[in-house]
Amino acid sequence: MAELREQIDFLDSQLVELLSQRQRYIERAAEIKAHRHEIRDEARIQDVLNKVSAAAEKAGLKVEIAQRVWRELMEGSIALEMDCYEARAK
Ligand SMILES: C=C(O[C@@H]1C=C(C(=O)O)C=C[C@H]1O)C(=O)O
Repeated sequence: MAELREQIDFLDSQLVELLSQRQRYIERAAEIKAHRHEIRDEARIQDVLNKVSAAAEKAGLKVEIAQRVWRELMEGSIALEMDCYEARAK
């Protein structure tokens, strides 16, 4: 069990690294968007969910888990973009 948990912890640290890189791109997207209404793009959200669902299915990850994680991730990203936008507007 201890060895298994070490492997889980290692994967978690890699996921944190990848999510940190993703966040850098989100911050760049926030800089590019000129208007508040551009921050939440429903078509892009659906596009991401479709791509992630297909990738999850192919990789043997439960699609429902992937969709829940990405929905939450994108809500967090949108909140971050909103913070960046507000900070820039000051
Ligand atoms: C990064 C973007 O902004 C938001 C965040 C998204 C994400 O976390 O992938 C997707 C759609 C957007 O509402 C984008 O428009 O691409």
